[in-house]
Amino acid sequence: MANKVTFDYSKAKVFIRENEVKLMSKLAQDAKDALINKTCAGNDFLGWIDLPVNYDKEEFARIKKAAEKIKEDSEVLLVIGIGGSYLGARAAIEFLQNNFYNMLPKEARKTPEIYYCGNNLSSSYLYDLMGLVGDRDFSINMISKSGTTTEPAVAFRVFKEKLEKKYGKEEAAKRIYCTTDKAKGALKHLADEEGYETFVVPDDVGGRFSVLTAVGLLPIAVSGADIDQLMAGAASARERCLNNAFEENDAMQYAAIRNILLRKGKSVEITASYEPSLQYIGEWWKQLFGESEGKDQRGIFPASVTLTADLHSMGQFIQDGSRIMFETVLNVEKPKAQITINEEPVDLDGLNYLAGKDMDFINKSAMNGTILAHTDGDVPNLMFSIPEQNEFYLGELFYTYEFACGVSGNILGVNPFDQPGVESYKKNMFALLGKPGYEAMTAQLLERLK
Ligand SMILES: O=P(O)(O)OC[C@H]1O[C@H](O)[C@H](O)[C@@H](O)[C@@H]1O
Repeated sequence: MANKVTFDYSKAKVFIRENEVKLMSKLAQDAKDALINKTCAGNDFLGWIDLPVNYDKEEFARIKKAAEKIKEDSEVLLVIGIGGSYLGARAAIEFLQNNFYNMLPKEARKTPEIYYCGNNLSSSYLYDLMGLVGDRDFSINMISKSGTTTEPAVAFRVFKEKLEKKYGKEEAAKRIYCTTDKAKGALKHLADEEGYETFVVPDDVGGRFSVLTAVGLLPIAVSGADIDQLMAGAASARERCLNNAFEENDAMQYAAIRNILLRKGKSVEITASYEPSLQYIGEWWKQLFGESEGKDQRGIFPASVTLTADLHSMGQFIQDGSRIMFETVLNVEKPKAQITINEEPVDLDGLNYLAGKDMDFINKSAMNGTILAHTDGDVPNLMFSIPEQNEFYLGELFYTYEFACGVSGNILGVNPFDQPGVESYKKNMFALLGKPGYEAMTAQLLERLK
């Protein structure tokens, strides 16, 4: 077991020729140079590259202090944000904490329950969450880089009202923490007016690359995780990403191999994990790669599955459906705990052949068997191995993926750091809602909806 997150494409070698790797390694090198020299498209959004070593230490200390206060005075923390403004925090908290974090008795958890909202427009969801918070003490971390996104703004308005009713305006203001732009946007303006504590999303860090800023760090710290270790892991991966040659550079290799596979018609990448607590790593990764690469009629469609659960639903398609995909397994090498299967005197369930075996051996056997089966079914299999689920390795994983995404998007020839396509639905929604300035579109859209 290595003491770092590692990438391995040996099982996919049957699909890939050496000369393809050689050619693609050159493109990966060019892409990496363009990132480091800041000559690529979107080069004003490269702040994430140095973030693990070059972050605002004063703010970092303030994040820890705010987290301590929230832990002391709140039974519940509401994380309000969408896309890059919540997926990283949720991915990290689920990766690091107990599978049943929110359901644990308070004495066992010692930190607030954490719920996410503002990532949909469902009144049922918000109503149920209001009921769940009930009369309990709570705080809000409102996160929006632009400070203008509709979904979190709506949820914030609703919960701000609840908070002010419970504590009065002045005390409520002390329970609202806003993570947003340093100067622009409605949220920054509101926070300044109302005196909320604010944290900054740096100008040169886009939402989907912001997990290692206050966007991710404050909620992660509230969950009791060690954010110093998270940054240390990211810094360690950064060293390798920036300095290692292709042969020793996991991010470059991953970027290169996925582009080789794309050029062979594999236009879907499925990230698969055998730990349910990695489900949101998959969600975070989907936004990272989907928004970065899916443009100009190009890109690899990112999908994710949690196994073995989805082997009983999506497994058929992956094994035997349209041959359009490759798979990247996130393999956690050492589980949090061992459970041994005991022998039973009468082998009614037929499981005695597993007696004395550890459950993780069963899980890994399922994983290895699946990798071979999918490979036989023409699904190239790649793997990231994660030694165990702790803050340091998570920092490595986040950074390696971010760097790989920058390299991969540049190989693809797109600007990995913009997301023009996201605006289309917003314009239509605003027109249908009657937002001032969208009047011209409204009648036209209503006609089409008839
Ligand atoms: O943080 P915000 O400005 O509220 O943005 C939240 C999310 O929504 C936008 O529409 C973008 O497509 C995402 O990249 C972003 O992460």
